[in-house]
Amino acid sequence: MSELITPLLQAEQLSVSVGGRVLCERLAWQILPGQFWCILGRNGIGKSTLLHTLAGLHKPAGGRVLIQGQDIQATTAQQLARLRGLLAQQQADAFSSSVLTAVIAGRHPYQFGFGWDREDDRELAMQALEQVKMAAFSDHDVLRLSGGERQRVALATLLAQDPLLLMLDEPTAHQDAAAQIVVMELLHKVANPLPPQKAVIAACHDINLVSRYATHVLLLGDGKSWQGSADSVLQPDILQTAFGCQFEVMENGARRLFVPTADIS
Ligand SMILES: Nc1ncnc2c1ncn2[C@@H]1O[C@H](COP(=O)(O)OP(=O)(O)OP(=O)(O)O)[C@@H](O)[C@H]1O
Repeated sequence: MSELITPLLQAEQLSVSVGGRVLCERLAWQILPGQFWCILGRNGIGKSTLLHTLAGLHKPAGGRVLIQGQDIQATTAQQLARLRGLLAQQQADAFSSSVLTAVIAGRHPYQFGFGWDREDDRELAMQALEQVKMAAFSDHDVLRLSGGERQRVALATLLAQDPLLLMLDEPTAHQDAAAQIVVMELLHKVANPLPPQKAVIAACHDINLVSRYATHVLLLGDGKSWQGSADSVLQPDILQTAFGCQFEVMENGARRLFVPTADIS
């Protein structure tokens, strides 16, 4: 008999609205360990707001979000910080600090007493910086980083936080072509069904990166959504309905490339 796997995250009849506008209605969705989900959809369709709702930072208009079977609204902040972490679209630094200090901040759910960081927190932070290829910047000031560098440092902070579920809002947005691959390969590797059984949800815009690295896709459209394996959702007719533009699909070995051709909105 196969073992029943507890979803890391479940949306039950989830409705999301902001500023009086309904963005998503009665969404039923679950994320299992090992899955790498990408959320796709037009600008303003509600990807970020949905992500914030799933992270427990925006109250649902209806339904609920369960994290490891428990209502996210009833989960303590410290429990939540160990279960899920969110990489926001932009980083705002009010103060000067070193890159390493910024990454060590990710270890806060594991720090007690006065919260002084331990040697192993520093080691984990350095490993995280190595994973995002920012180790050489460890003693730089965060205020002097480029947008892409700062975003990769924020990703390292999320890795140092070490949650079971990593949630990311446009993780490749500020990255050059090589760094996009670094980020997506890293996320693909993190989403592993083997212990500690992590999963990843990322709001994205680049359909070709999603096609290459995501295991699953949630595509948001107007009053409608599609979800399933990346291959099943990334179909030209579905993409055309969701984005309002035509797509040409080019086959390159096992890989499919989606080229937007004509706006039909
Ligand atoms: N605080 C707010 N008050 C009112 N409306 C908001 C607020 N935040 C977002 N919105 C609106 O909600 C809608 C969804 O925004 P959201 O940022 O979730 O979209 P998105 O799909 O992530 O967009 P993008 O791809 O451009 O990042 C947009 O129309 C936006 O203007």
